[in-house]
Amino acid sequence: MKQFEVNFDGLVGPTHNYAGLSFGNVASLNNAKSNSSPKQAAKQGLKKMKALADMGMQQGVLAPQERPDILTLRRLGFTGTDAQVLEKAAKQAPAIFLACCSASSMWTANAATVSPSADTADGRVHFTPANLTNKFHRSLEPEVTGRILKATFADERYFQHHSHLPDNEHFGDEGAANHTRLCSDYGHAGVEMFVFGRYAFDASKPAPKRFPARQTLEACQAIARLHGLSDEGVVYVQQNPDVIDQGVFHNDVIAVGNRNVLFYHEQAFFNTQSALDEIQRKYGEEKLHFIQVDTQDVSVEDAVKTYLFNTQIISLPNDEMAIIAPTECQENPAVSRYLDKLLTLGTPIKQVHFFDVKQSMRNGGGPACLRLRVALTDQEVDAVNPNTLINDSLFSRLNQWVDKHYRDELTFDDLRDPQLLTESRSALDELTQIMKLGSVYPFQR
Ligand SMILES: NCCC[C@H](NC(=O)CCC(=O)O)C(=O)O
Repeated sequence: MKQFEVNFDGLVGPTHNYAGLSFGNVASLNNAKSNSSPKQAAKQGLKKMKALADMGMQQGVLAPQERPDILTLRRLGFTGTDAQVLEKAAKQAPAIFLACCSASSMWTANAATVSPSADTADGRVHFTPANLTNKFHRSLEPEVTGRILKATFADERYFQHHSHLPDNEHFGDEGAANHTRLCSDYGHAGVEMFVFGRYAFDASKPAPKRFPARQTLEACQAIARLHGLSDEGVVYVQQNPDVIDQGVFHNDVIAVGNRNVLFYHEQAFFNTQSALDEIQRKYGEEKLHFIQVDTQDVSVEDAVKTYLFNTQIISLPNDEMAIIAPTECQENPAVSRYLDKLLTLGTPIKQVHFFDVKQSMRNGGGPACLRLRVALTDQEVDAVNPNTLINDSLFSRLNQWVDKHYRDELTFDDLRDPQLLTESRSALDELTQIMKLGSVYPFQR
């Protein structure tokens, strides 16, 4: 039986924009109100997907969500025709309106937490959509995310879908961005590392002071229970509250793992040594590669600016590991120097590939934010909706689709244009046909 890690990247939606919605996410606040290019953003993402497929990786794609979110605006009391709802919301409550226009579902690392069949009690792959309670614009995602995941992983013999956790800060959950799995091979039982920012039910414990901790320990524990993970296969690690206060709003901004490698910044965790010891003990005999980057080599500030750790570490078909990094890493002298050095350290990481994902980076989303990892056996891959797996024909079909429907540039004023809503819905309607997803969007139901 073969086993793979399939990356499911989020396709950027037609309303991609910079609204400064994410307090605690430095890039989102710094780029607020600049003009965006949805077309370029979608194409940058597609190019990365295609490049990984060309490297011999299995690559999937997840559909974006319907925005502007008219249904939510109606729930908030805006009435009339869809055009009137847009007009009233934009005028009376511009901040709420902007939140309802965000294309933030593109960051599929926050779509869900996924446990592969090798780790779960019932031998199925388990999915729990993230509730994303900490940011209003993101809290609008889980319902439709759940539908898209079900349409992508439909076969109940292999895939088990849970509801998102209760929508409350106590169970704040940001999905796979705070979840790393270490394993000798994707199909073998691994250690699932859940990283949390605070304790929801114990105020005496350390927590950040300036920026919010989006993920709670209690949310992580609930997911481990839902997925049927054994205590011996799970480690809970607290994020260092000080780095959250420096802009590390998800653990995947400061640490990333793949198979037997954990690549992390010296300041990433709260009790680093005991966390690493527990991971190694639960992992077993084989020695893990803990690759620690020291502050003197790369500061937390540079890590946040360049997204050195929001890279993907992938295992190529020849078993070498490669880092998929944003071009920002190449442009920063300290980070670029570190990456050169990394390749000489004798770790499994042997290659670095740079990608321009600047449209996403400006909102605080690097290569790793754009993908949801799903480890699957070949049998499970065969059970995935085949119209969601990237090959030459789907790649060119999606590029044509973007060319047909997406705008080159978007400003704040464009978002209230009823024409954009029409364009966006007809794009998504066509997309659900291309990807054979059924009626996943509110406007289709
Ligand atoms: N994993 C990366 C997530 C980035 C995302 N940014 C945003 O939502 C910014 C949107 C804006 O400001 O327009 C977030 O902070 O959750």
